[in-house]
Amino acid sequence: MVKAVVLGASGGIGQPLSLLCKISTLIDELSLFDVVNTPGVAADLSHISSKAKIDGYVAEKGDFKGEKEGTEQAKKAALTGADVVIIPAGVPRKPGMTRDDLFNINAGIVRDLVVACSKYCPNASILVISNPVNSTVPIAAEVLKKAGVFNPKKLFGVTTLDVVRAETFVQDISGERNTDKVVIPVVGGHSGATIVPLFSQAKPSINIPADKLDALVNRVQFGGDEVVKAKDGAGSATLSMAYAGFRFAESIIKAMKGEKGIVEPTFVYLPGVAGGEEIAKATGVDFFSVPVELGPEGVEKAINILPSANDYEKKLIDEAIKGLKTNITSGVEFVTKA
Ligand SMILES: NC(=O)c1ccc[n+]([C@@H]2O[C@H](COP(=O)([O-])OP(=O)(O)OC[C@H]3O[C@@H](n4cnc5c(N)ncnc54)[C@H](O)[C@@H]3O)[C@@H](O)[C@H]2O)c1
Ligand SMILES: O=C(O)C[C@H](O)C(=O)O
Repeated sequence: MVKAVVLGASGGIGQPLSLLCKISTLIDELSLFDVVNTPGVAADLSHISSKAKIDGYVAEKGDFKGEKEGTEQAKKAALTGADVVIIPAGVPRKPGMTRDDLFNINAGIVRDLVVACSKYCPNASILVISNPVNSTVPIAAEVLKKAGVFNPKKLFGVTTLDVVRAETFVQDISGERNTDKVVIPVVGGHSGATIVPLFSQAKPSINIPADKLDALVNRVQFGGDEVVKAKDGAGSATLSMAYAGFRFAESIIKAMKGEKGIVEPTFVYLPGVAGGEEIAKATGVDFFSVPVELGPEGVEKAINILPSANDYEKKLIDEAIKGLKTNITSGVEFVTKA
């Protein structure tokens, strides 16, 4: 039996992600939580004849801090028994904003939701989508540490959309439309220059002409901005993110059920996972997205792909590390210095 929970389920990502979870054959029970509209979203999805049993819980009116009794009960009901919690709760960007501009609002939202996870489902895998991921994942880690239930093998920053974009944008060069056959690791973080696609490590290998490489890398790094601009004030990527978030959640669940050989890049706390210590030493940061092998208990091992990067990519990795250091410190200090 697998219970999945979506926190922020009524939003632009939350709704299509909940739909994908509802129709997944891997999920038996699905709980939705949001500060608005969850009963309607859950009622709507409940008419789909797929197997997952579905419930929706809403915060008390006017309560955005989760401190009211009714909200706490709603969180408890949604989260109790969860195996996987996916968090797309929070505000998205508008044109002209960076992901870091979302910190002031989203840091508190993620903190409070992870506090609830620490109380009601301390053993669940937690998948953080809310931006800025480079800071919200360190926030989640600190909250879980404070509660004494931090399991680094089960905390994941979802960077799959960067992988999906790399797989998609490279098609313009390779001409290959079947992305299932292409694996392109993306490492670092999830914002601008912290996103580093390693096209040299693509499997099967792809020959990217030198004059096209900069533009391709730049498009992956700033793919989010492309969507923010096109939506023109109506938000950021939601549908592609729901696809990416679901794809990652499915990998987590498949590995949980015993499937072997599942590898996904994800933003993890390196010192807490097998193989992560040497990557933390090499990069000088504790959080970094690297391909990890997944198992029934979450991360089985982090794969140190960084030494295989070519010189061009190594320079990008150095740039990514610089940006990440500030992002990670902001997240950690948001909790430790509160
Ligand atoms: N990791 C990634 O690759 C990635 C990709 C796209 C978007 N995002 C991020 O995901 C987040 C959500 O984006 P969106 O487009 O779905 O936004 P949205 O505004 O459409 O939806 C967010 C939802 O969160 C809910 N919410 C707010 N506070 C909450 C709380 N305390 N508890 C529960 N729910 C709460 C809102 O009511 C809303 O329904 C943003 O921060 C965005 O930047 C991340
Ligand atoms: O760009 C954003 O703000 C949303 C998301 O992080 C993305 O990469 O699409």
